[in-house]
Order: sequence, then C-alpha cells, then structure tokens
Amino acid sequence: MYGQIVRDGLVNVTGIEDLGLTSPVLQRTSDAFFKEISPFLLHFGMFVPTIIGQCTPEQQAKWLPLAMDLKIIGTYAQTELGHGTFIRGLETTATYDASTEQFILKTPKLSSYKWWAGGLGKTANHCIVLAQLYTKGVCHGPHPFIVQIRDTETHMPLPGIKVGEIGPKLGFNTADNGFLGFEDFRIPRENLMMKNAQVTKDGTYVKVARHGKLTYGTMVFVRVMLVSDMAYCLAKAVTIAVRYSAVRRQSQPKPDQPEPQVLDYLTQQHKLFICISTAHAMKLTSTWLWNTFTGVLADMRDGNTDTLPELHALSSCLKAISTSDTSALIEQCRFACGGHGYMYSSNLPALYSFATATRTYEGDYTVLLLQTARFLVKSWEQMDEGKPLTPTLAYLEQSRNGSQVSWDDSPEGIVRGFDAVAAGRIGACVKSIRKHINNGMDYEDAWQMTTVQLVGAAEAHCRAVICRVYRDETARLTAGCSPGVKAVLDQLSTLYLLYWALERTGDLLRFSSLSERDIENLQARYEALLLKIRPNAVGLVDAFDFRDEVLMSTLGSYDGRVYERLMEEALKTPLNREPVSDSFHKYIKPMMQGKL
Ligand SMILES: CC/C=C\C/C=C\C/C=C\C/C=C\CCC(=O)SCCNC(=O)CCNC(=O)[C@H](O)C(C)(C)COP(=O)(O)OP(=O)(O)OC[C@H]1O[C@@H](n2cnc3c(N)ncnc32)[C@H](O)[C@@H]1OP(=O)(O)O
Ligand SMILES: Cc1cc2nc3c(=O)[nH]c(=O)nc-3n(C[C@H](O)[C@H](O)[C@H](O)COP(=O)(O)OP(=O)(O)OC[C@H]3O[C@@H](n4cnc5c(N)ncnc54)[C@H](O)[C@@H]3O)c2cc1C
Repeated sequence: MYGQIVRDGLVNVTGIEDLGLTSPVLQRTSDAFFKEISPFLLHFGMFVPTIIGQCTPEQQAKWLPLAMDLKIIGTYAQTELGHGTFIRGLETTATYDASTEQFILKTPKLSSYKWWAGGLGKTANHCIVLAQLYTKGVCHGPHPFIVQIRDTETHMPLPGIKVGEIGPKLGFNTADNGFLGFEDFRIPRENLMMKNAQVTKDGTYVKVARHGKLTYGTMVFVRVMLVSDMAYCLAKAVTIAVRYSAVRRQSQPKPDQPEPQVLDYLTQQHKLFICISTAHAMKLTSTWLWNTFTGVLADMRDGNTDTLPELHALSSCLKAISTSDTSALIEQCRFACGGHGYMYSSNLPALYSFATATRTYEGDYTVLLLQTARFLVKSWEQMDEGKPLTPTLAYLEQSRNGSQVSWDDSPEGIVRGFDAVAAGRIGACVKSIRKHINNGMDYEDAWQMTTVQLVGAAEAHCRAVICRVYRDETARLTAGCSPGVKAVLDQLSTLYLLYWALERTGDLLRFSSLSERDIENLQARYEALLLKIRPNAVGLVDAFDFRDEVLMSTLGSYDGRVYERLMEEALKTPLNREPVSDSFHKYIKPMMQGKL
C-alpha cells in the first residue's frame, strides 16, 4: 500500500514538474491519484512555503532549489504529543552552543515528541521543527529550524533521531504521519530560519520582525488555502450525491405512478442544494480571502503589519467555518445516498474523513473562532473609543445606537440582517465580559466565562462575511453572463441566504424586527426555490467538471451506470477470489462439528 502510494505520489509530482506547474495545481492533480492524501502534501503544502516565508534570501538560495527539485523531501513538525494548539507551550528545545556554533535539539520527555507531521513516518528526510530557542540562558519562544533527519542516500534515521509512523487514523491513511524525537541532536547555527529572528555566532539573539507572530505565517497561508480546498472537496461530494439521486428511484408516493427519482423529493433537495450553493459560496469567498492575503503580504513587504490582525481574524474564522460546514455537508451527502453512500467505493467516506480532519488540523475550530472573537471584542472597544473600524467590521457602526434593524426579506436585506446578528452577538459578549468584571472577576476569567458566546459571535461574524462576499461576488461575476446563467447563479446565492436565515431565526428574532409571519414567508420562498433549482441540479454539478478518475466514485460517474459499477467493485474484493474462504475449514466447520 505505502509503496503504491509513494509511486503514485512521485508520478504526480514529477509529472507536474515536467509541465512546470505550481503547487496549487499539484494539489488538484493529486486528487486524480489519491482518494485521501499524498505523502508529499506537506512537502509542497508547508515545507516549501515555510522556506519561502521564514528564511533569509541566502537561506532560500540554498534550500529552495533542493526542495523544488525534490533533492530533499520535507515536512512540518510543530505539533507534539502534549501540545498542538498551544504553540507557546511546545516542549522541544533548541539550545545554542557558541563554542561549536550549533543548536542542540532535545526532546525532554515523552509529551515533547513531535507527533502528526505528514510524510514524517517514512517519506521525509528533512523537516521544519518548531522548538523553544535558548541562547545565553534565555528562552526566546518557539522558532523554526530546518533539520535533516534521515541520510539522503540510505534514508536511515541519523544518529540521535528517533522517528516512525503514528499508526492508523480515521482518514489520511496515505499521508504517513509520523513521530520524531531528538537526543542531543546538533544542527548548524545557519539552520535557524532567520528571516524574522537571528542568532549571531556569539549567541546574541536579534529580533528582526516588527510583529511577534510572523513565525505563525505558514499556518495563515495554509488556512487560506484550506478554504479553497474545502470548496473543491464539497463540490466533489455533491456531484456524487446529486448524480446518484438522479439515477436512484425509490418508493411510490402515488399508487399508480412509477418510482420517482429520489432527487424529486423536496427533502432530498433540502439536503443537497445547499451543498451546491455552499461550494460556490466558499469558492468565491476563498478567492476574496486570497486577494486579501496577498494584499497583506504586499503591505508587510513594505514594513506595514497594520492589516495583519484582520487577516488573522478572517483566515481563522473562515478556515473554521468552511471546514466545519464542509464536514457536515459531506456527511449530509453521504446520508442522501442511503446504504450505497456508506460504501468506500462511493468515495464519500474518504471525502468525509479528509474534510473532518481539516476541522482540527491547522488550528482547531474552537480555538480559531476564539482568535477571531479576540479581534472582534478589541474592535468593539476601539469603536467605543471613536477609533476607525477595519473594512469587514464596518457593520458594527449600525449597532452603535443600539436600535433594532428592521427586517427586510430581500437578499440584500437578509445580508444586513446577518450583519445585525453579528453586531448584536459581539455587543452581547462585550456586555457579558463587563458584567463579570463588575462582579469582581479579572479579565481572563470574565473572558473564559463568555467563551461559549464568543464562539457564537465569531461564527455569526464569519457567516455575515460569507453572505456578503457571496452575494457581491455573484453579482459582479455574472454581470456579463446570459440572463439564464445569471438567474440560476442568483437562485443559488439566494438559496444560501434563505437557508441560513431559517437556520438562524432565533438570532434574527433577537436582533432584528423579524416576525413569525416573516419566518413563514421565508420558509415558503425557500421551498419554492428548491423546486426552481431542481431542473438545473444535474447541470449545476456537471458544471464542476470533475472527471470520473478524480471523483473515483461508483455512485458519481458521468455515465450513471451505478449498479454495474457497484457490482464490478464488489467482485474485485479479495474475499471474492475464492468461493469458500479457508476460514470455513479452519474455524467455522470445526465449530459446527463441535470440535472448537
Ligand atoms: C490537505 C489540504 C490540502 C491543501 C491545503 C494546502 C496545504 C495543506 C498542507 C498541509 C495541511 C496538512 C496538515 C496540517 C498541518 C498542521 O496542522 S501544522 C500545525 C498547525 N497548528 C496550529 O494551527 C496551532 C494553532 N495554534 C495557534 O495558532 C496559536 O497557538 C494560537 C493563535 C491559538 C495562540 O497563539 P499565542 O501565541 O498563544 O497567541 P495569543 O496569546 O492567543 O495571541 C497573541 C496575539 O497574537 C495574535 N496572533 C496569534 N496568531 C496569529 C497569527 N497566526 N498571525 C497573526 N497574529 C496572530 C493574536 O491575534 C494576538 O494579537 P493581539 O493583538 O490580540 O494581542
Ligand atoms: C490529519 C491530521 C494531520 C496533521 N498534520 C500535522 C502536521 O503535518 N504537522 C503538525 O505540526 N501538526 C499536524 N497535525 C496536528 C494538528 O495541527 C493539531 O492536532 C491541531 O492543531 C489541534 O491541536 P491538538 O491536537 O493539541 O488539540 P487540543 O488543542 O488539545 O484540542 C483538544 C480540545 O481542547 C480544546 N481547546 C484547546 N485549547 C483551547 C482553548 N484555549 N480554549 C478552549 N478550548 C480549547 C479544543 O477546542 C479541543 O476541543 C495534524 C492533525 C491531523 C488530525
């Protein structure tokens, strides 16, 4: 299995390299080789970006060509057995020895072992290691080091390195995630990635970057990438589920009628059409986020880090919500396919196991939403002090006078309704924190006592951002389209707004003048819209344009030969090679004869 995966991975990598394409394309083409993940994902997904983001030009000149030509194969080893979220609590140490101009890497105890890095188990020979940097007896916090862990000729672990694979997981079982321990392992001073901080030969620590969190830059990049990846993942799952729902016929609502396509059931449309809308919403939002990210990078190249806090808040909540929505909606696609959706050959289990992992890695859902909430509360306080708000928080102004937003059920009105919900929930958090402080709590405890509300406020802010971006970008991008295309894409973005308005009626009742009658109208409009989208449903997923080789699904292939493909795959199962398993003779027959 591992050998096959590595072969496929290299065919994929070298093939794309010959075409001179970039790593985002690599990730897309790798889908044609892997149901789950490539063992080289971390090499291009984090090892290379970290060299670019954390190394000086001289260090890049040394390491980047080796990495891009696959002369070295890397991964990103930050998480440890004992810590993943709390980076400042990482235990691996890198202590500078000025007498030899080396860092000594140590794994102090079991919980300090690096754990999880993709490709570390058997594939990588180098890795980025986040370790607590000590020099002249002072700890300067976690810093990135580039470390060779295996001999590039023999692939044997180097002396002082303990490395291996962490074992089977819910998914990602082709990524050979590994563990890594150091026993007084020495690396040259120059292996500290020195773009943001340096250690001179005599051991003097020199802080270069103005912003203390640039070491976390690779994670921001990956979080931005993941939003796009989730759109792609969900688009695959809903292609499979909608095509299958067009083939599958089941039950007899009317005695004298043939069994209908299950796609004709309103409940099936309710399960699946939000998945089509969400794939579009996340794709458009991810492109908007990428443009925001590149703008912040440009500012930072000019030495201006003022826009970094908003990017961190946006990338955190969008990564959290996109991965959470995708995991839930892929499972919904699986539910919509009945028993056959549970078959591995449908590819829905693999898509789910991949998506649900993203809710955790690159920043746990709750933790990242609390990071966004931290920014929202700070922004509210700055607004109270009369300071300007950042663009994505302009809506907070409307809440200043505390008046309730009047409900307007037009698409633009619903977007404003979500702004009001976000503003109201952030304001409620600020009020809760202040109440606890007035009752004698310190700020940290008052914050902790409000974290359930803070997670909700961050989700509301993120939903408001997605709704606004989805609506605006759909209008902008369809301006030149034919009336037919414009109408269908407008239906999808309106469906997204109606769906979430119905999901959040409690908040809208609390923070706008929404009435019970308005809710009845929303429900009726939503159901009518499902029926309108039905005739275009298969065309909409065909428009995602996935080849069968990429979908890898017995249920979702373009030709609709579902039952034939299910049987073809079943007959390939090893258990079907012989009519009678040898377990019958070894165990079952003796048992039947009372001989066990
Ligand atoms: C498979 C997908 C396919 C394609 C996608 C492409 C590539 C994929 C490649 C790999 C994916 C596969 C595997 C995943 C790999 C990993 O999981 S790597 C490990 C990821 N680990 C994490 O994400 C850890 C999460 N934890 C953190 O980020 C931090 O610990 C924390 C932010 C939660 C807390 O950090 P602290 O240092 O404690 O900071 P704080 O006290 O909370 O805040 C202090 C101030 O710093 C600001 N800040 C924090 N983080 C950032 C940041 N990243 N950027 C900018 N600013 C940041 C924070 O806002 C505070 O600012 P104030 O002004 O409020 O003080
Ligand atoms: C498939 C996969 C691949 C991975 N690949 C890599 C890799 O290549 N390299 C790498 O370095 N890491 C990798 N990771 C590790 C990943 O980054 C961490 O698992 C992730 O950051 C979560 O950290 P944790 O596991 O310590 O969870 P924890 O943070 O321990 O989470 C446990 C619980 O505690 C809660 N919690 C934690 N802190 C707080 C808080 N401050 N407030 C409220 N609740 C809190 C969480 O919400 C969660 O409910 C991978 C993980 C997975 C699943």
